[in-house]
Amino acid sequence: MKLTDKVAVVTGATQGIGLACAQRLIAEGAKVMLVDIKPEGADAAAALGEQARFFAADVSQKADVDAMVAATLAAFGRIDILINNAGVTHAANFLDVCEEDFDRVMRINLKSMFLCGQAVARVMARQLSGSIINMSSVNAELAIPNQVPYVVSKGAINQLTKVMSLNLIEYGIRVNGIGPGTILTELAKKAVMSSPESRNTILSRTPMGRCGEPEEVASIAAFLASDDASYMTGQTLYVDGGRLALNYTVPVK
Ligand SMILES: NC(=O)c1ccc[n+]([C@@H]2O[C@H](COP(=O)([O-])OP(=O)(O)OC[C@H]3O[C@@H](n4cnc5c(N)ncnc54)[C@H](O)[C@@H]3O)[C@@H](O)[C@H]2O)c1
Ligand SMILES: O=S(=O)(O)c1ccc(CO)cc1
Repeated sequence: MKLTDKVAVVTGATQGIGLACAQRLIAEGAKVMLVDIKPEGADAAAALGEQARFFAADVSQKADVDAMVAATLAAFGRIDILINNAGVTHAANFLDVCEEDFDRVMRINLKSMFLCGQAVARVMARQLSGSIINMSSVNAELAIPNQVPYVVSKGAINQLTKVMSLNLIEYGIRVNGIGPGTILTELAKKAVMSSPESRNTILSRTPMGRCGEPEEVASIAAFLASDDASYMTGQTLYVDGGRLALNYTVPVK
């Protein structure tokens, strides 16, 4: 097991990619604080046994984040790994997106990673070690015309990953990102897999010809969290079935 006795915080862990990350980290020997705004996360944590706890928090709110860090320290005594995963999307094109929705998506997707990253890094800095993983997207590099704040937030997350990595090297903290392509979760089903047209477009632009599973993202998170990635920092790894390698003007095959 790669992560025996390590302590991890995973945000957005009630379902989807976050839950798969929590499950994988536990299988690798870690103790995990699952964090989510949805209280159903308590059931998910209970199903994972003694190594798991749940804390209900809106990770875009500093008071919640500080309470989440305090609860993790009270439960486990240290924090070695943070997976900044919570995220939302909102469908509206540039001329229609309203200020409130722009601010909400940026607050939940981007500001939450700053708040959780800073609060947890202050703990890790005292320990002189740690690994932080920010969940980005292929849409940090590409753009979807009707998902303006989502695309903007993911581009900014990649820069956050780089600047965090530089400032935290002296404390032995590594910071990397993961950029999933289309992964079969509730969020993707709603955002891009709900119509046959959109589904066909996604699959035709994914050289592997299929969507990813949350566990295929979680395995990369376990790698980045572990000492196997000891010389990696400031990178975003894309887990996308070949999507970013493809020039869209030519057919997949
Ligand atoms: N599924 C995909 O295809 C895909 C692709 C690229 C990137 N991603 C990214 O992966 C991450 C997880 O996505 P997913 O598909 O598992 O989504 P999901 O909707 O299935 O799960 C997201 C979780 O985040 C939680 N959450 C939302 N707002 C929160 C808040 N303010 N505080 C705490 N928790 C909050 C939700 O309750 C939910 O449990 C997101 O950052 C998303 O942008 C997903
Ligand atoms: O363009 S996609 O990568 O398929 C994609 C997946 C999920 C979301 C919402 O998070 C947006 C785009």
